[in-house]
Amino acid sequence: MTWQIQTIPADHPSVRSGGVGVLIVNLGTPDGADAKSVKRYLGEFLSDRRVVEIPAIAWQPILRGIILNTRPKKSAHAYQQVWTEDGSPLAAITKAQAEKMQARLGEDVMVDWAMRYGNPSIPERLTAMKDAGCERILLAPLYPQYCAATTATVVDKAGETLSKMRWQPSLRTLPPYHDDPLYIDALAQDLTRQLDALDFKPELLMLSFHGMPERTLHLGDPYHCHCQKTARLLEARMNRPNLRFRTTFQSRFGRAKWLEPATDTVLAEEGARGTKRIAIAAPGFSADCLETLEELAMQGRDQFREAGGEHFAALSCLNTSDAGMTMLEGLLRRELAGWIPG
Ligand SMILES: C=CC1=C(C)c2cc3[nH]c(cc4nc(cc5[nH]c(cc1n2)c(C)c5CCC(=O)O)C(CCC(=O)O)=C4C)c(C)c3C=C
Ligand SMILES: [Fe+2]
Ligand SMILES: [Fe+2]
Repeated sequence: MTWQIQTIPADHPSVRSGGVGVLIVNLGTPDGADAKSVKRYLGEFLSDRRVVEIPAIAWQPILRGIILNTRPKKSAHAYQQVWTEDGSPLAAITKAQAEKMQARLGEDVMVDWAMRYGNPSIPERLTAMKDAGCERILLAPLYPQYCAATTATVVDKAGETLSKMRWQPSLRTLPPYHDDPLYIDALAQDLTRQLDALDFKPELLMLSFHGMPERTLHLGDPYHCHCQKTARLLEARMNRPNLRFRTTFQSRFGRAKWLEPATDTVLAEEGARGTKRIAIAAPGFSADCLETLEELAMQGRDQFREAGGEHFAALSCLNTSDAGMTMLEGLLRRELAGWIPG
């Protein structure tokens, strides 16, 4: 870091400058597992035009009139099943990831974390980093696969925040890393470790990604292709000839056609065709959350067993595993090149 020695006039505002920051971002989560908190969170999330691509004039009456009066109670019940002493798993794990990255990257960088919806918000943390002297900020949405509904909306929110600043920090963004060897290796290593620790031998490893409306694929969103490529590279890298792999899409929402095949449909189909032992992983999620801990590990297990399956294991996301943290450190260091000592 180069510091300039200047004579500062007495009436000059005091400013900190010269620092480098990393802001890790994930989707977001309610502040509590009660219906009121969930309603506030869903109201913000589902009002994002990148998430629900229906004109506001048609969508808002449906959202405010129907969805926000029915879904929060149901979702709050699901959140209660996974809530921890540290609050929402997604927020707690993202915070722990930021702390581990701070320890690995050291004092050349300030590492912070934010949630795209809910708290701590992107405007709050970007402003705090700027105030603490970060002139250069690497924005890191932890979505391996690019999607307009996730990656782009993080960048939009950061841009909106910067649009209100007189002295903006310089911003870099972490590109999607769906086919990065660091990511594929980390997943292969971590899933292999977890599979080998099971007390049964799965016949099938399902790779379940979050779903999206199918029309987004035809409109040019690369999300579907990124998921398929991750799955293809991961299967090749894991090199388990006796294990069958299947890629599926979970968490269908609303009436439109979503990407297929759906995770719940495939679980029932596999159970019915006589598959007895399944493991399921969610490589698109950087941290365990409602969608993995409740929808896959709880609902998924029930769907498979009800269809005739016997052994079921939901594998953990990379979370703060050594494999996951080594991958993230590698990705961040690469994107910080030229900003911190090599
Ligand atoms: C139109 C609705 C939705 C789209 C599009 C969507 C895309 C999408 N979501 C994730 C990651 C996560 N989603 C999570 C929860 C969640 N998602 C939706 C709806 C859409 N998602 C809802 C309504 C919810 C809330 C829970 C519920 O009521 O069912 C989460 C977990 C959050 C948590 O608090 O744990 C994640 C993570 C991706 C990656 C994605 C598109 C690629
Ligand atoms: Fe979602
Ligand atoms: Fe595709």
